[in-house]
Amino acid sequence: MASLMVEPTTKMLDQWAALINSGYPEIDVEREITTTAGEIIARTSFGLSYQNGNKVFEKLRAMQITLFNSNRYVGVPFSKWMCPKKNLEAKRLGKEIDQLLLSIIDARKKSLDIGTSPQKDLLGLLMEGSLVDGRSGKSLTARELVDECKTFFFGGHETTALALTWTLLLLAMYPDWQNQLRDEIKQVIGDGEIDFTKLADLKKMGWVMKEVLRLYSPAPNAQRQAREDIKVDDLVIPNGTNIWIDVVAMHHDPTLWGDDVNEFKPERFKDDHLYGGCKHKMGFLPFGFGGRMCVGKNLTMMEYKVIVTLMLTRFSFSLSSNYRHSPSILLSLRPRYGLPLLVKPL
Ligand code: HEM
Repeated sequence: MASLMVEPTTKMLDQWAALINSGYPEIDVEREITTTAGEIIARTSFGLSYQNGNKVFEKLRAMQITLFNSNRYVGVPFSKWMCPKKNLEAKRLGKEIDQLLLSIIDARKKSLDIGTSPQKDLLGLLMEGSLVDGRSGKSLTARELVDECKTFFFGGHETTALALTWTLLLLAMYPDWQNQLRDEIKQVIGDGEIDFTKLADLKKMGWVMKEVLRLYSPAPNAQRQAREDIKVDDLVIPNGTNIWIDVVAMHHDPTLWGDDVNEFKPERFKDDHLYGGCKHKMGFLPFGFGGRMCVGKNLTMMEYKVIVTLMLTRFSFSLSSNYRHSPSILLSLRPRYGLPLLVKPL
């Protein structure tokens, strides 16, 4: 799968080089990386061509923006009547996305039925699991496959793109870490093509990723519902209550992390690589927890390392004076005004 990530990233970096050559060294890397991550998740999820993937991607993005204003009412009784116009628009977009995905699944089923081997992407693996006696069977319905595809697509591209975006912001602010990662890449990967089996040895890059996810968690909250009355000190949370767990607040709590909680210190993950020295084992939750923990965690770590390696071996990054720091929650935690950076070829 890692190889599917190299081509879209290289294409993006080539475009950056062309822009810089024509006198535009300032690039809004957030927008660029989000598009590339969308292309990567489309390829790794359902092997889509860029064109098809892009259509689904654009509609999902429109749906996300439409839903933004109404999402705070999730779980509130009768909430669908609070923003009727937006809900109708989201429903329409949802139908169009379903149609696009259903046509992809249908084409795949037809090719499975004539004996073509399943494609090695996430949809291919799901459909392989649905084969009965070598023919497409009934264990996962087309509807269920559509829902799985949407979850991968929705959950899988923006979060990763934002992890990369916030990383570039922090690396632009801390050029010493940029250099440390470049040195590590040289030692572990060398100058040639990426040997994917070596990605796990990019230790410092792993610390940087975790520290970025701590400071700017792309998924700023996790949701749960109380299945029984729960007592927390003097407070009782009644059975059935919808709970939003504020991950950003936990990641910035000095009682959990110490007085340097707001500082960028990737080395806090050096000796305690799972919890970064946090005083509570549930204090670091960028991927959620328990049975609903993110299923894309390993895929995203691979993608992160591939993309950061490719970016840092070609360019250096510094802050543009046009950058306005305003992290804001639009379902995910994103830079409200994008991330314009000055990009320089090495
Ligand atoms: C930096 C990148 C990512 C972050 C920060 C992230 C974060 C999260 C979080 C917080 C949850 C909710 C967990 C919970 O409620 O306990 C989640 C769920 C999920 N994520 Fe991710 N994710 C990332 C990348 C991905 C990728 C690349 C994929 C796709 C392959 C993916 C697929 C999913 C799915 C399918 C779920 C739902 C799991 C379930 O409900 O059983 N995620 N993710």
